[in-house]
Amino acid sequence: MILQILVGFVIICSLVMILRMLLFKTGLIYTVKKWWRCIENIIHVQQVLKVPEFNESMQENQLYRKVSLYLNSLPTLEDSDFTNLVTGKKPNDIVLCLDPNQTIDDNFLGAKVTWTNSKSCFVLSLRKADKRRILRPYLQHIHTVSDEIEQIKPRDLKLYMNVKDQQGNGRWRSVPFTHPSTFDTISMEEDLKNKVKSDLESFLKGKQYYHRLGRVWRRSFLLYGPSGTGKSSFVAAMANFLSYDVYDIDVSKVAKDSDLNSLLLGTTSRSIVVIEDFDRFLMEKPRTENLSVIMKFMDGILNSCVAEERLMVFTMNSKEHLLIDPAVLRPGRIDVHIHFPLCDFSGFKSLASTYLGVKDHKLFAQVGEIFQTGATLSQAEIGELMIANRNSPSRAIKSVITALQQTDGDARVSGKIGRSKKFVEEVGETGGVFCSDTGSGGSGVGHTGREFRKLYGFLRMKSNKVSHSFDSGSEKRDGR
Ligand SMILES: Nc1ncnc2c1ncn2[C@@H]1O[C@H](COP(=O)(O)OP(=O)(O)OP(=O)(O)O)[C@@H](O)[C@H]1O
Ligand SMILES: [Mg+2]
Repeated sequence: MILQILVGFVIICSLVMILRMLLFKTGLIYTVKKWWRCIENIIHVQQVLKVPEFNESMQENQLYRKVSLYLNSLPTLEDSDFTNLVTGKKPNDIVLCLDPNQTIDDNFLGAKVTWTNSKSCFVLSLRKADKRRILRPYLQHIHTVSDEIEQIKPRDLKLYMNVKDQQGNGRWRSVPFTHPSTFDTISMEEDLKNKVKSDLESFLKGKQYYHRLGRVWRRSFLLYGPSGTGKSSFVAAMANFLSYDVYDIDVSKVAKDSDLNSLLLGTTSRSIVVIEDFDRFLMEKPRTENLSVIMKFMDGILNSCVAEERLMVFTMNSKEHLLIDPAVLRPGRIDVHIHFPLCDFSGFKSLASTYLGVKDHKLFAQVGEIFQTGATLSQAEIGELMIANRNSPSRAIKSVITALQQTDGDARVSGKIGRSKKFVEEVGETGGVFCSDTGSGGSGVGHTGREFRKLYGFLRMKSNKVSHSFDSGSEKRDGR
């Protein structure tokens, strides 16, 4: 009798083992699981919630981005029936990512939830009975996890551009931001570069400070100088340095001020809002409501109701046009002014080092002499000549010499924009002024009191006429 029971037990165990093997080996288990899920869905009343990619005004829904990060990090993604494999940021990286129409499960506080990647939205399905208990903490959990992921791995940055939708209203369209520019690749005076870097670093840590002052946590920059001197590349370098998204506003595509308003409100924190060719905008639309929207945004009134931690960058070829509306320059609106002059000899050497890998060359002395005569080119022009002749540094330098010789008498040489003087001015919280001048070899922080007084006197003198301008004086110091 006992023997019969034992034999029966062994047979049952073997059958269960065989059935289990059969289920797993043949993949039948997945079919069974699927059926079971269907039955569960029928038994339990489900609550379905959608996370659309865009909100009703067609601005990007930031929760969508967070959910996407979160779901793509779930271990259940690896175990699901199928998923997508794509290359990551590094060439050898392979990452899993949800396929459209793919469904994956997640567990939170003992409750099971299901996510489906539908067209332009994620659909969350959970039992109605669990909703009250887990929904809020679950969404909070998604926020926390996605923030942690963003801190560990470099964010996939985005470049947003404003486009018009079918109704003619502006909305953001994004593409991955992959501009390779960094502060290392930009030819610019080292002291100035370091000064900007430390300014950005202290901005990143400045949340408490700004709030203590009752100010919105944002900072604005004016980059001005002739075409091809690196302003746009500098914005890209700033974005890469901070890991911030870039919102590039093309003001010519902004039909009405309410558009600009909603575009600005649609920008998110940890971003740089760029308005290129601001001088052209001021010339074309002086004193329009658009300008007042931008000024309100600068003052933080508009953006105080949405996320902070953002930079606003204006680029322009000449500060002259700010005369049209000096109020734009008032301290607190544009905190840092950075001048991008045409290339000088030290800029040329730095370009030769990065573009040609040449730190010294017998032709350098000749190049230096030509720069002394006042000839100059933009960094973009010199860069192009170097790229075209990169296989032969001598040929590259000779072509730069020839091009420089041809610039004699060029309007740029006698232009109003100083060339070999580089500086950054700050008219921020303290109204202080820092100057970094290559001509004197001084550092941005360590300039002499005499230079500072000279500059400050100049600022006061000028400020009666214009808001702030520091360009003059370079001529004298450059010996021109
Ligand atoms: N200071 C620089 N250092 C290194 N490369 C530079 C520099 N300035 C310009 N370049 C090169 O020249 C090209 C054009 O530069 P960029 O677009 O940044 O100039 P820009 O000042 O924004 O010109 P624009 O006023 O016409 O918009 C870029 O490809 C960049 O690599
Ligand atoms: Mg540009």
